[in-house]
Amino acid sequence: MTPVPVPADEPPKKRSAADFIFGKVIGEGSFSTVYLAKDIHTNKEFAIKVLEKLHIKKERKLAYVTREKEVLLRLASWNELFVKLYCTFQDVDRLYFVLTYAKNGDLLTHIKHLSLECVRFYAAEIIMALERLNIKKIIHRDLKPENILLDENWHVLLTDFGSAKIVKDEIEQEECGENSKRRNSFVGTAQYVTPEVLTDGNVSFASDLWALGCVIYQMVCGTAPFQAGSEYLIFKKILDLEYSFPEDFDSRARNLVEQLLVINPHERLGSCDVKPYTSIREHQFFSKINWHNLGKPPKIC
Ligand SMILES: Nc1ncnc2c1ncn2[C@@H]1O[C@H](COP(=O)(O)OP(=O)(O)OP(=O)(O)O)[C@@H](O)[C@H]1O
Ligand SMILES: O=C(O)[C@@H]1CCC(=O)N(CCc2ccc(Cl)cc2)[C@H]1c1ccccc1Cl
Repeated sequence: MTPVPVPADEPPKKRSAADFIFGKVIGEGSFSTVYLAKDIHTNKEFAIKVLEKLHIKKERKLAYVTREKEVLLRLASWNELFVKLYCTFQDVDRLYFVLTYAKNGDLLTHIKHLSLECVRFYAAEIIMALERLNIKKIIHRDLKPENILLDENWHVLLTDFGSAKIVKDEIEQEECGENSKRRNSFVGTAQYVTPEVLTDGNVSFASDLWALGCVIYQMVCGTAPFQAGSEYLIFKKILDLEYSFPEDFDSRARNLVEQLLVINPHERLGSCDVKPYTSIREHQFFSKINWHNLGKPPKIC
């Protein structure tokens, strides 16, 4: 049978570990190791996330794994703004996710050296990614600088969808929003968790807008808005909205952050947009941004 030609840059759907040369470890997660790998047929580089089945079972993370796969597949039709899942395979002991290789690491690595022009550009790409998540009814739930990767051309690649929530229908979106009993255990990372998750366990698309406010704050001044010596004290500061701006914090960026770090999720900028997130795009902080063509990423200083 004549083999079906494979597009040069994409492995066909069914591969195995034997189709790749595994190189250096590029990162470690709680349940995973990520390797730089090369496809022996195309010489293309990928990041391959490897998970030990025994560890997944022991930590009861089956849902986390299958959700990450489901969400990544939902987003795979887009070739930008998200890490792309090219294929998965498994062997007796491990699961393998073949992903876009983000050659320039994560935003946290570079976050202390961003000019305001860089902040504007990266905030715009993150907002466009959140708009696409909204279209696909996906709430990320763990947006933070470590989960914002940078590709070889310094464009954003959002990753880490193991904690994501797929909103099945409007009813669930309502239940995720107001009038629902506490249903979700704490998901996400303490510094970026939203007040509603700490009070009534609700999540909504507005939860990612709170995290966006935290990320923009950190891109401007280099540190997260809510910091303390323990998770409990961080949570207390979040619920009390206890944070402040450095003197030299850009005033327009400050106004934007103040409209995102709002306790009531329904009052956050963008949370009630008919076309998300028009009201964020129209904020004065983005007056220099051409949303139809963001152009090349400015050089990270
Ligand atoms: N596609 C990728 N390209 C480049 N580096 C990556 C890629 N995916 C992950 N990494 C790196 O590998 C590290 C581990 O990622 P992984 O998704 O396995 O775990 P994690 O989500 O960071 O941790 P946890 O599972 O505890 O949330 C990341 O911190 C990141 O630095
Ligand atoms: O969902 C899928 O696409 C398949 C379906 C068939 C299958 O067996 N798997 C692996 C399921 C699985 C998940 C976790 C553990 Cl610990 C063991 C098996 C799934 C799988 C294969 C490779 C990589 C990830 C996954 Cl979830």
